[in-house]
Amino acid sequence: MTYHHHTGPAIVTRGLTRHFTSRKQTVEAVQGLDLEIGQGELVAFLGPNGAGKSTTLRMLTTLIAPTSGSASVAGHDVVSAQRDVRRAIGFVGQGNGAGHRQLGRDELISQGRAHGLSRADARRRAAELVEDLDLTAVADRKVSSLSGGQRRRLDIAMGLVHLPRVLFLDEPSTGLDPQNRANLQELIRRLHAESGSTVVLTTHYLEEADALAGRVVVVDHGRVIADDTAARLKSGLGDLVRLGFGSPGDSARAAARLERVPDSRVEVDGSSLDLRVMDGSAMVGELLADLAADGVPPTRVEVARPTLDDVFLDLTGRSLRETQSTDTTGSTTSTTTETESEVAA
Ligand SMILES: Nc1ncnc2c1ncn2[C@@H]1O[C@H](COP(=O)(O)OP(=O)(O)OP(=O)(O)O)[C@@H](O)[C@H]1O
Repeated sequence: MTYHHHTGPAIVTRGLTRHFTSRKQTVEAVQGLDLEIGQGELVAFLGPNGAGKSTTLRMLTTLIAPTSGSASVAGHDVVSAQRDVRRAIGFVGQGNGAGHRQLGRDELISQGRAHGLSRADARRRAAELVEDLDLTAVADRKVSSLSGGQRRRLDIAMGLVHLPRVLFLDEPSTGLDPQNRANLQELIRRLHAESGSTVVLTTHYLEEADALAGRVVVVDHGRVIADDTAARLKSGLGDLVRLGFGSPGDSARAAARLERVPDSRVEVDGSSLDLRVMDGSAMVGELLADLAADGVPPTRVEVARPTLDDVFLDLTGRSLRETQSTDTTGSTTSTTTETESEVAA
């Protein structure tokens, strides 16, 4: 396959905006996104439901047009050079790309043919992907008989048939059980490492963004509110030292003592106390000794490193966990139910 070699960033957006109008109401789904993603990066868009992640992906993959602003992918404008963009990318959407009555392997071969591969090349590529994505045992079964995890792996294989330079994955692990989710993450990591492709995925799993992406773009209300490595996003927040006491009186006395700890924040809730401080795990021994010396030894101690949820809370005043919803069927709809499991670390 010959590529027109493009050496600039894989993705550039300038003021990328998309509004939807229905029943005279305008939803500003994406509001002026300015992003630059380099070739070979692995980037996660993290944000609550309705933040604008899918709308962004749908613009970048030419499925919908921007209301204003511009974007280019692999050097091609998403509006004026749609065909070139499509040739350069793979897209795995939230729904299932594969037809139900077909055999998985045949779906892959048809997809390869649709991308211009010869029959022999399409077969060879399908065989490679079946092997790589651990689909050997099921590739010759009807798609409708596959489990959610197998379906998802087949969908990803479909997105990879033509060796895309930029791969977009819209919520790749939604609806999968933890084991399949871990497998899929491992697979994405491996594909990224081996192919050198740029990978952009959306997720509302905190742990997925944390574990998988070199770079996390946090999106809320159609805007980028943070953009950095997960480690750097969290590094400014400090550890959470949560202490329990025998009575609210004791926690109040402990709070008075701990308020003197430099650069810390203390919050008391009944007989429990939260102390947010840099290097909390390193100083907890000393803190406990001080409190014991003051006659208010805690009855319970937990130290937690900051999570991406803390980052989101710090930026928006809301918890990503509370704004989440989940679905267990693999198809995301707007009528999903709230649970916390989806974002459990
Ligand atoms: N076709 C459409 N018509 C009207 N409104 C839409 C349409 N598509 C998306 N929206 C609205 O745009 C906003 C952003 O939606 P989008 O699907 O991009 O969010 P998301 O971050 O991908 O959320 P999720 O995690 O639930 O997939 C939401 O308020 C959504 O209701």
